[in-house]
Amino acid sequence: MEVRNAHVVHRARSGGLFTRDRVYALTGADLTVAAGETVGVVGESGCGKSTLAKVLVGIQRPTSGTVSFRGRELWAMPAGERRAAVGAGIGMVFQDPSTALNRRLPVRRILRDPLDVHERGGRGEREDRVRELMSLVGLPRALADALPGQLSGGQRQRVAIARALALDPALVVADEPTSALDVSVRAQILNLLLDLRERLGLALVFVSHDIQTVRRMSDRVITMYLGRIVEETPADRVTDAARHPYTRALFSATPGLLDPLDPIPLTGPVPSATRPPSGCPFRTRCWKADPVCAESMPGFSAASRPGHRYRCHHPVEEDRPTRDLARQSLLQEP
Ligand SMILES: Nc1ncnc2c1ncn2[C@@H]1O[C@H](COP(=O)(O)OP(=O)(O)OP(=O)(O)O)[C@@H](O)[C@H]1O
Repeated sequence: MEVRNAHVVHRARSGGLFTRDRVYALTGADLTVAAGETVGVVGESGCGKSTLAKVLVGIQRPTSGTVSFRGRELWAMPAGERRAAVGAGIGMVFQDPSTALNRRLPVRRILRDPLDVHERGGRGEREDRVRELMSLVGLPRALADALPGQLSGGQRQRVAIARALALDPALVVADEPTSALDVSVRAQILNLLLDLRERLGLALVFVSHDIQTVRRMSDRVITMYLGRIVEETPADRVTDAARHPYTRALFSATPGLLDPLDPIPLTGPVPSATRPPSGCPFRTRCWKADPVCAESMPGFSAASRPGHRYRCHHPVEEDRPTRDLARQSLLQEP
């Protein structure tokens, strides 16, 4: 999957009515997801994570830029072909299975629906596939005739995952797949996703607020800030080798690290996506910002490790311990 220079601009609404303002939900996003790879996406609320996920699964058409899957540009195809290409190749798991599943259909119909729409196999084969999908996600067969309302939250998310896998996709995009679930079942759903990824050789894009989980699940971590991708870091080095000040600040504030870091304070609110700051959008909260940062957003620089790149005029020195940065940031608030 390849996204090139994708922008998504919405018309802003106030009290249900459109205003003259524009919301810059995604700005110049570039992203490649290779077969079998897991890419995590992190950032504060409203930074464009869900918008990027929707662009990847072809639900959101970029205002400009391109999205290509298996070498074919999605939005250059006729609508029917695009739906067929996305439907067969990319599965999506949404945040809240209660709203993502049709409440009036039993599990077997929910799982058969994509097979019917894409005319996969005969009647008997489709029924076999439904049984196979249920067993793949650990749902007892007895639940085939249950309605979503009769299932637990965890079981509902298993149904949603099975539906995403129905057509044997190469890529699954999971947008906050556990945030609507009880804490007690979150780990089970995450482990299921990890297990399926291994067994089926899936590529996975995993969007989450829970950056510890993202770090654990991913090969690469994408940091977003106010609609922009500001860094891509190999997941195993993200807490100590990230070079964008925002990535360091985000990870320094994560509870539950084995080796707790000194938190770097993020002062002030996230600016509005309607009027993003000029230049680098993080400059209004960055302790390293200077006038250059207001003038332009630099392009990506490659760090010394493969798969690591960042967009920053004043990157953190390579391998500088986070505790030094925490001290520095307290001395030099923007
Ligand atoms: N249809 C829309 N119309 C207007 N603005 C929108 C629309 N969809 C998203 N936005 C705005 O675009 C920005 C990015 O939204 P998005 O949902 O992608 O963020 P997010 O990082 O996924 O947030 P969260 O973590 O809270 O789900 C936000 O400012 C949001 O309010």
